[in-house]
Amino acid sequence: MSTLIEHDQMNNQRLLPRIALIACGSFSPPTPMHFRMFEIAKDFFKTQGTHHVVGGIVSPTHDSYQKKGLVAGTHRFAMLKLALQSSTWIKTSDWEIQQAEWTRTLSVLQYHQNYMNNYINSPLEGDMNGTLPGWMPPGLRERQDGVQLKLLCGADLLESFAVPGLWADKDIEDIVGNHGLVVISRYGANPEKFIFESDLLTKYQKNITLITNWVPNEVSSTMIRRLISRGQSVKYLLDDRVIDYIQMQGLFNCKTFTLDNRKPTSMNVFCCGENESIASAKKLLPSRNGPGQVIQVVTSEKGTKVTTELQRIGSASDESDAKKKKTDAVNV
Ligand SMILES: Nc1ncnc2c1ncn2[C@@H]1O[C@H](COP(=O)(O)OP(=O)(O)OP(=O)(O)O)[C@@H](O)[C@H]1O
Ligand SMILES: NC(=O)c1ccc[n+]([C@@H]2O[C@H](COP(=O)(O)O)[C@@H](O)[C@H]2O)c1
Repeated sequence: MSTLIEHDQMNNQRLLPRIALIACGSFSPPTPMHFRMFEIAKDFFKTQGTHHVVGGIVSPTHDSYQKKGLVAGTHRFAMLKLALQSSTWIKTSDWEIQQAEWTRTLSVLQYHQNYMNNYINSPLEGDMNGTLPGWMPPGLRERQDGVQLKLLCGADLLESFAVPGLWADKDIEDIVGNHGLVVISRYGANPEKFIFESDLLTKYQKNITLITNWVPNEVSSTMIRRLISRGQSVKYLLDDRVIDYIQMQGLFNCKTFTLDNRKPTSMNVFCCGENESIASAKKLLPSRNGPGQVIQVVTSEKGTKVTTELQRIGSASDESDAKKKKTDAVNV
């Protein structure tokens, strides 16, 4: 059986429905597991013979998402582009980071879905002036039928649906009811049980594809940031081009490198790591206002005034605090 055609019980040929996959997240920095999700999902649909995956889209969230360790969208987009140079079918969309503010995931899905629909349904309008966005899957007009955009995520993101106030019920219903969810297993999550315990998710269960990743890898952006801020190696955990970019830009409290000799300079860019001046600055800070909040701290070192951008760091509760910050945005 080809990947495009299936045979029914009468051995009649039928074109497989086309789908595209979009992963929303921080990608700070992007890890190979972010992209493995796409490969695992594509293989799954190919093996099942139920859908033809025409493209993959990675959509980094807006800077104002304020998650701990989130570096500027321009950096995250640049790292994604570098890491995806070797992929023929996974592309990055900068639409979210170009918006004036954080965008709910449902709106991200709707925007990309509408764009593809318009393109497929208006063939007489040419290639939209020859300026198709880079994330568009190729060859969409080779067939007239539509392409369903599904949200691709790890099981932890699915379970975040239960964080009170983080996701609006009507958004979840729209995402699973009208788009569909493709969930990759992740250590510590139990998506089957999670779906069973939710009436809403159970109602739309047929639109949720659960896929077991038989070669799990618990690399995460958090772990990468931790290693980098401690000056430890992340080689073989990240794409070499991404490592080079992080070093050149001095991200994640990595020592910066000069372009010519690539030796560390004396300047640190503080993003998420600990050091003495940050530790002492933290003691002076008033009680925490919220996660990922960027605070300008002026420290004095050896008589020289140094301005340091300090991103608050702390316990694991930061992440859920960050999610709570979205509560107001979705409770509309
Ligand atoms: N190791 C992994 N296995 C399965 N899914 C993953 C893995 N790492 C990330 N994902 C998924 O990738 C998507 C993007 O998530 P995100 O950028 O928050 O990644 P993360 O590495 O978990 O980040 P952080 O550590 O900063 O929370 C989410 O759907 C998440 O579930
Ligand atoms: N209500 C929503 O639409 C909603 C809530 C929380 C996170 N998200 C998105 O989920 C993605 C992953 O978030 P985390 O990195 O916090 O797990 C991000 O792209 C973020 O924008 C969406």
